[in-house]
Amino acid sequence: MNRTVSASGLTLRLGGTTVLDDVSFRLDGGVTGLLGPNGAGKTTLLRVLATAVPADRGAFTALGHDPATAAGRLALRRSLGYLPQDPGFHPDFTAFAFVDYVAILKEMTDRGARHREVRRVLDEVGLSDVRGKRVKRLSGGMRRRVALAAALVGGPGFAVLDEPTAGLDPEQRMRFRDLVARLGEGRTVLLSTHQTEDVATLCHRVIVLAGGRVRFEGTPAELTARAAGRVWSSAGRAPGARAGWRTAAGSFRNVGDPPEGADLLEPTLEDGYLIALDDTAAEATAR
Ligand SMILES: Nc1ncnc2c1ncn2[C@@H]1O[C@H](COP(=O)(O)OP(=O)(O)OP(=O)(O)O)[C@@H](O)[C@H]1O
Repeated sequence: MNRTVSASGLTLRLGGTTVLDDVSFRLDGGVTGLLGPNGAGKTTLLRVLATAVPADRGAFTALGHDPATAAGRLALRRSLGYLPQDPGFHPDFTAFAFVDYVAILKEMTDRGARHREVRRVLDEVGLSDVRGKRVKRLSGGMRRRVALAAALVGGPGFAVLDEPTAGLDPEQRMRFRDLVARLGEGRTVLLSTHQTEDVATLCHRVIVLAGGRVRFEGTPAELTARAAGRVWSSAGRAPGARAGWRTAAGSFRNVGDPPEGADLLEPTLEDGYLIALDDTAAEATAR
């Protein structure tokens, strides 16, 4: 099965701003995390990949389908699971009716099989008990899970998930990670998140987007390695730190350019991410 998603030079201007600037990357199955600060262009990129908005320039193919053609777009949409950032719900739908509605749109015509599938995905996201409840009566986190169930219905070959862990409690977050890890075993998943821990625990690969450009593409270990020798501990605020914060132990954890003889610490993925963003900012200043 073709699991490749390959983008080349995706560029999109919205309201006079270049929101995506020559974005290229390649996914070969598994789970990839998309990290980036607010306004980086993550949601916009995911919308392009979900065929909700076309790019001005550049191209992409997913699972062998080319969305530039009508037939390719249709084929891609049939194998796509999309969790948008703000899924619109008909407020009077029950959780079951909403997911069932999405399954109908995905052309699951056999009613019995479709209902079994709807029950399966609602069970996967831990909502079996409330499937008959109206969406408007559910909590925010539960609504996210209904939307996630809708994205997973039919077992999409390519899942595009926009901040799927936002609003989930810790237990749900763990459950979700397990679910996505399983999904990624046979398919291609791209998820945006602000949680570096989601990426560290779940993703095979990571893309960092900032200012509409890809700033890093590689494995989580490679992103973490970016911060090797650049994280250190100090008693007070350190002058060479690009970022620094007081830890529970009372000392400062610093990321940046350590002084001679600094007490170096083992970097985390978050440190690597901060360094990747910081190198981006330094590049912009140098220009
Ligand atoms: N329709 C639009 N018209 C004009 N500007 C837009 C439009 N949609 C998005 N933008 C701008 O594009 C930039 C990227 O937005 P986007 O929502 O893709 O970022 P993001 O990385 O998902 O941010 P966040 O982490 O806050 O969700 C922002 O500066 C935003 O204001």
